[in-house]
This record gives sequence, structure tokens and C-alpha cells, in this order.
Amino acid sequence: MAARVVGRTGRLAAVVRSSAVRLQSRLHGSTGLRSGSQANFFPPLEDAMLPSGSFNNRMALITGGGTGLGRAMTATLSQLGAQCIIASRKLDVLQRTAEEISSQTGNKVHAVQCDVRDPQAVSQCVDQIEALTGLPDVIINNAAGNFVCPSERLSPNAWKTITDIVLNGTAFVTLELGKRLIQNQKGASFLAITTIYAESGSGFVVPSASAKAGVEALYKSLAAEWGRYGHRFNIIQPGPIRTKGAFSRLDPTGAFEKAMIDRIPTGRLGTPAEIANLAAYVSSNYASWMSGAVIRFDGGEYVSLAGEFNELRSVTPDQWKLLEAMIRKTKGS
Ligand SMILES: CC/C=C\C/C=C\CC/C=C/C=C/C(=O)SCCNC(=O)CCNC(=O)[C@H](O)C(C)(C)COP(=O)(O)OP(=O)(O)OC[C@H]1O[C@@H](n2cnc3c(N)ncnc32)[C@H](O)[C@@H]1OP(=O)(O)O
Ligand SMILES: NC(=O)C1=CN([C@@H]2O[C@H](COP(=O)(O)OP(=O)(O)OC[C@H]3O[C@@H](n4cnc5c(N)ncnc54)[C@H](OP(=O)(O)O)[C@@H]3O)[C@@H](O)[C@H]2O)C=CC1
Repeated sequence: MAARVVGRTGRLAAVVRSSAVRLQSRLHGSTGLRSGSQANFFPPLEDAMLPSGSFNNRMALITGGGTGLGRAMTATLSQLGAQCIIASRKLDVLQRTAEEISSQTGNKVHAVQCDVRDPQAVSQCVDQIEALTGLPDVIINNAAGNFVCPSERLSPNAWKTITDIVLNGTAFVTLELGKRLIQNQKGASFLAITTIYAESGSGFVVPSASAKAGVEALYKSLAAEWGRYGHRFNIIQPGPIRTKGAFSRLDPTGAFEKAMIDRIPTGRLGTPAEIANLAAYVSSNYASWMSGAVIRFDGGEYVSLAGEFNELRSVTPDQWKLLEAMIRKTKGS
């Protein structure tokens, strides 16, 4: 009897999972998941989490919204009723994404070209946004640049390029919009996408780690300073989520992926739709008491890397018997 119920529940869970994956691939493209066995405990739920219409009459700017995680966030906000503006350097990519998402959700997505490293371009981009939709209620600073490289091989321009996109770009977008919103007495939710190594630092991505740490200091500082103008500032630190932009620059041969998945306690990569749901919640009015928050979203990878005894996961029950006997035999110090 119990086995029949478990069997039926298992089949039901499989059906729910496969329809969630179908919806996800329609809106966000393929999940591309590879996983370890414990991933079966943690299937991604990928349909929009918030009630439909949660972003009706709200305008959202997503930098880097044409690809990867920014695209997934745009798709979810648009599905929930927002009018979105996506901004980055490649107008053709932005326009394609904007058309695809608009045609799926029925809500307008605008594409605006902008290199966030250039403060003048940012100011012109905000002029365009004001003309298209008015000042946004939601700003997601998601654009970034990165590549793995031994630090002794970095040129000054390589350092400048990454820190300009990540730290200066985020600052230019945030300050330009912040000042105009303050002038117009309009509140907004600002969200920055950083990463787990913004906290620990990491070799081989030193410009990115330094710049992302700066972004976190910027957002925590403004959370304290600009609450009085109706602005909230929050940070999501994602762990590994497959996107072409990230994986082609951080693991070009694919050699590190398995080791990375093995050390993630939930046994799999995150999915773009999962982070999109979190970003939507943080940017929504359901989170109106959330400001200055730093949310780690990594399947447990950070704590798994940090704890010095975590490698003991590979000790078998028989080996534990021996270890325990040795430990118990020890007397005195
Ligand atoms: C399994 C592991 C996989 C993944 C996930 C794992 C862990 C989770 C944590 C992940 C964090 C991820 C953070 C991210 O930010 S991922 C986002 C990645 N997306 C992008 O980078 C998209 C945008 N990128 C770009 O446009 C380019 O890559 C670039 C280089 C950032 C900017 O392009 P631009 O045309 O402006 O710049 P260039 O003129 O090409 O180069 C400028 C400068 O940099 C030097 N350079 C470029 N590439 C390299 C390299 N690979 N190594 C060393 N140096 C490089 C280039 O030579 C130029 O310097 P000079 O020659 O002029 O001195
Ligand atoms: N995927 C992952 O595993 C992780 C990603 N992240 C973070 O998530 C965010 C999204 O990354 P992901 O989607 O993976 O990668 P993508 O490469 O797909 O996204 C980066 C986006 O930034 C835009 N961009 C780059 N340079 C500029 C610029 N100078 N001006 C304006 N826009 C620019 C790119 O568009 P264009 O080329 O048109 O300018 C692109 O759309 C980033 O902040 C990244 O650091 C953090 C941890 C893990």
C-alpha cells in the first residue's frame, strides 16, 4: 500500500517536474542541467512564483537583460506584468530578446543600447528610458564582464575593462537613476547581482572579485543613505548557473564543471528561472521591508567550500567505525 502511494507520488512529482521544465524552456531556453544523485531531492521549480500581475503598472530596467540571467529576470518580470527596458552594448541581441519575450508575455520590452562604462552613454540611456516609460520602479544591475586569468598575466587595460563594467558601470547607472528619482520624489528598488566570491575573494578572477566587492559596499552604503528617498538596495550573490557568457569565459574547456557540481550540497547547478524568481521577489512590494540584504543563492557551495572538515563526506560508514574507535581509545592530551 505504502509502496503504491510512494509510486504514485513519485510519478506525480515526475509529471510536475517535466511540465515545469517545458514551461522553463519555452520562456528561458534549455536548462542544460547536469547533476549529481542528490539533485533528485532538489528539483528546480521554474514557473513564476509571485501572483500574476504583481508587477502591473511597474517599469523595470535590467542591464545586461539581453542574455543569460538578465534575460531570465526580464522574462519573469514581464510575465508578472512589468514593462521592461533591457540595456547593454549589443542592440541586435537586445532587440531579439525584447521581441521574443514581448510576444510570449504580451507586455512591452524595450531595447536600449548602452555601454555602462561610459557615464555620458548612461545619462543618454536614462534620457531614452524617461521618454519611453518614465523613470523605472525597479533597477537590476546585472551587466558584467569576466574571464579567468592568472593575475600576473593581466594588463592594466584588462583590469580596467572588468572593473569599469562591474564597479563603475553599476555606480554610473545607480547614481544617474538615483539622482533623477530623488529629484522626482519617486522611490525604487535597486538590486545588484554580484557573486559568492565577492565575500571570500578568489584567485584567477581578481578584477571581478575586487569590483563585485566594491558593488556590495556601494549597495550596502546606499541602503543606509537613501532609504529616506524611498529607495531599497539589495544584493544577490549567485553560485554557478549555466549561461554561455559565464561558462565560456570561466570554464572554456568544461573541465571544472563536474568538480564544481560535486562540491555543491544540492548536487546541481542553479537555473536562470530560479534566480529570476528570487530577483522578482526582492524587487517586488512583497519585499518592501528588505533593504541592505545580501542573499547568497548557490545551492550551498560557499559553506561547502569553507568548512575545513567537509571533505569527510567521503568517509564510509566502515571507515567511521575505525576512526571512532581510534578517537575513543585516546586518553588524556
Ligand atoms: C564551471 C565554472 C563556470 C562558471 C561559473 C562558476 C562559478 C560561479 C561564480 C561565477 C561568477 C561569474 C561572474 C561573471 O561576471 S560571468 C559574466 C561573464 N560575461 C561576460 O564577460 C560578458 C561580457 N564580456 C565581454 O564582453 C568580454 O569578455 C570582455 C573582455 C570582458 C570585454 O570585452 P571588450 O571588447 O570591451 O574588451 P577587449 O578589448 O576584448 O579586452 C580588454 C582587455 O582585456 C584583455 N583580455 C580580454 N580577454 C582576456 C583573457 N581571456 N585573458 C587575459 N586578458 C584578456 C584584452 O587583451 C584587453 O587588454 P589589452 O590587450 O588592451 O591590454
Ligand atoms: N552565470 C553564473 O554562473 C553567474 C553569474 N553571475 C553574475 O550574473 C550576471 C549575469 O551573468 P550571465 O548572465 O551569466 O552572463 P552574460 O554574459 O550572459 O551577461 C552579461 C551581460 O552584461 C552585458 N554587458 C557586458 N558588458 C557591458 C557593458 N560594458 N555595458 C552594458 N552591458 C554590458 C552583456 O551584454 P552586451 O554584450 O550586449 O553588452 C551581457 O548581456 C553578472 O553580473 C554575473 O557576474 C554571478 C555568479 C554566477
